[in-house]
Amino acid sequence: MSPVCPTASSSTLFPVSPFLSFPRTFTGATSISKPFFGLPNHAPAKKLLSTRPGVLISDNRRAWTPETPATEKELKDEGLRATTAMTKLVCTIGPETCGPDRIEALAAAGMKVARVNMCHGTHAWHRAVIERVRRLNEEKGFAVAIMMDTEGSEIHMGDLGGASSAKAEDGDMWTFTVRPLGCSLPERSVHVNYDGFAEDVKEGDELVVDGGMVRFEVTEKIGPDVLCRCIDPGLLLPRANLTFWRNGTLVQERNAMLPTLSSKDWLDIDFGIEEGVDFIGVSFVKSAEVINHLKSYIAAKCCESEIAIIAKIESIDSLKNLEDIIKASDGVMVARGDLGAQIPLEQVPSVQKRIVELCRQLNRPVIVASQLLESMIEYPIPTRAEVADVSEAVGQQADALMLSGESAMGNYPDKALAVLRNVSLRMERHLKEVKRHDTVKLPAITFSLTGDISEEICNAAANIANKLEADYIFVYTKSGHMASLLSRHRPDCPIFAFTPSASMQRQLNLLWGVTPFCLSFTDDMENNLSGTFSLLKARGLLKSGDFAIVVSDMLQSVQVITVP
Ligand SMILES: Nc1ncnc2c1ncn2[C@@H]1O[C@H](COP(=O)(O)OP(=O)(O)OP(=O)(O)O)[C@@H](O)[C@H]1O
Ligand SMILES: CC(=O)C(=O)O
Ligand SMILES: [K+]
Ligand SMILES: [Mg+2]
Repeated sequence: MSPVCPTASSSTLFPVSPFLSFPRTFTGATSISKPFFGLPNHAPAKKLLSTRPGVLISDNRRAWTPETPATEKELKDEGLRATTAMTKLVCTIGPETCGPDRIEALAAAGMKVARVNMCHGTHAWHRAVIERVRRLNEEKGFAVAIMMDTEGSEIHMGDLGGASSAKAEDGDMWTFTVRPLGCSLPERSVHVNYDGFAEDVKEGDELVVDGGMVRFEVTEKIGPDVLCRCIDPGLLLPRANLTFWRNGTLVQERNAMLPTLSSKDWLDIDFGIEEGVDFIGVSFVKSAEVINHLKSYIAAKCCESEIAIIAKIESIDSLKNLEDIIKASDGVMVARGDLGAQIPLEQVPSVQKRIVELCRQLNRPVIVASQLLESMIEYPIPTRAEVADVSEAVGQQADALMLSGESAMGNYPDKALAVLRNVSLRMERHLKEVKRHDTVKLPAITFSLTGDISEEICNAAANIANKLEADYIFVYTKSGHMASLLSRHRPDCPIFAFTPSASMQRQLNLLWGVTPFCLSFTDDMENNLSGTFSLLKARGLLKSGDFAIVVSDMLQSVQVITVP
C-alpha cells in the first residue's frame, strides 16, 4: 500500500529551458470547449476553482506538487501501462467476449475502446457489459472508452428465431416476409424489418445479404411474403443487412426516406446517455443534420454530457455529403461492411483513403472498420491479404482500427487483437523509418485568433519534436483540443496528454499517438512537470536525459526540456 513514487528528491529546481514562449498576455485567452477533436466552438471554458493562490484545480482531485506522492490508483492509471503504439484498437464486445475476464484480457492487450452494437442484444446485456468496463477502469486503472453503435433504420433481416445462423443452399426457396414479428413462420422464412419491403421489390430483383455473403433472386410476391431463390449460397446471420438491386443498380425506393435514427435508435440513445457512454456511433448517416440534431438533443437532455458523436460512413448518401458530415461530427468510422454493400467493392479502398485523408485535414479521428481480420472468426491466423489490409490502414495513419465479428463472436478474439497490434506496431516502425510526416501538408483549420494560436503552437511543437528527435511530446490540456491538434501531425514520438477529466482521458484514447493520463495540474508548469516526471519515472516510462517538448493550453507555450 505504500506510495512508490520518489517525489521528494525532485522538489528542487531542475533545468526547464523555455525554448519558445508566447507572450503571457495570451494566457487563458483561448476558450476552447467541445468538440475537443474539432474546431473550437467558442463556448466559455469551465470556470476553474482556485483553492489557494496560484493553484488552479478543476475538481476535487489533488493538484500535483513535488511533495505529493502518487497513489496506487494513480500509479495504476492506464496511461501508465503506456506502450508506444500509435494506432488505437477498438473491439466489438459480443457473446464471446462479454465476460469480465475476457474484457480485461482485451484491455490488457491494447483495446482502447469497447464497442457495443445496439443491433444485437438487450439493454440489460449492454448495461452489464458497460458496467464491467467501468469496473475494470476503476479497479485496474484502465481507461477503456465505451462506444455505443446505433442500429439505424436500414433494411435488415430478423433474428432467425434465436438460431446463430442458417445455411442457404443453391437453388433453395426462401420467403422474406413483413408479417408482424412474433407470428410463427414456416421453415426457410425470414422476417424483414422494413414494412415497405414487399411492395418495393419487384420480381427479378436481386436480394443481397450482408453485401454479398448470400444472394437471392425474387421470383414471386404474395401479399406480405416475397419468395426468393438462392443464387449464391452461404450463411445467413441474425439481423444481416439486406439491399436489393435492379439491373445492377442499388434500389433506393421509400427506404431511402427512412430516418437515420429510428424510434428504437432514440430509445437506445436515451439508454446510452443514461449509461454515460463516451461515444455514440451513428449508423447510416446521410447528412450533417442528423448529427447536429443528435448533438442538440444530448445537450438539452444533459448539459454536462461529454458524449462524442461518431458518424458512420456506410451509405451512398453519406458519400455525397462527406465533408459536411465530417465537420458536424466528433469523429468518423469507415464502416466498410455496409459501405461495400452499397458501392461496388472495388471502390471501397479508394473511398477509405479519401475519408482518412479528409478526416486528418479536418482534424477528426477516423476508425477503419470491418473485415480487417475476418478469417480469424474461424481460424487462428489471418490471411496474408488481411495483414496487408491492416498494414494499409496503419500506413494511411488512421487513428484506429476496429474488430467486429472477430472479437464479438469469433473463435480467436485475443489472437485477432494481438495480430492487429503486432501488424500495426511493425508498420508504425516502418513509417517512422521512412519519415512519412515530411510529405503531408495540413491546411489551417481555425480562423479565429485564439484557435490560430493553439494551432500554430501545436504545429511548431510537432515540427520541433520531429526535427530535434524528441522522445515525447507532453501536452497539458483541459479541453483535449491541443492533444488532437498534435495528434493530427502524426509526429514521430508519442504524445503524453495530461487532462484533469476521466471522461476526456477515455475519449483521447481514440486519437492516434496520444497516451492520455488523468491528472490534475496547476498553472505552475514547473510543478506540473516535476510531478509528472516523478510519476512517469516511477513507472519506468521516462528516464533522466530524455528529451521532451511540452505544450500547455493554459500558458499557450512550447518548452523544450531535458528530464532531470
Ligand atoms: N451483442 C451481441 N450479441 C450477439 N451477437 C453479437 C453481438 N454483437 C455482435 N454480435 C455478432 O457479431 C457479428 C459482428 O458484429 P458487428 O456488430 O460488427 O456486426 P454487424 O451487425 O455487421 O455491424 P453493423 O450492424 O454495425 O453494420 C454480428 O453479426 C453478430 O453475429
Ligand atoms: C461497422 C459497420 O457498421 C459496418 O461495417 O457496416
Ligand atoms: K450498428
Ligand atoms: Mg454497418
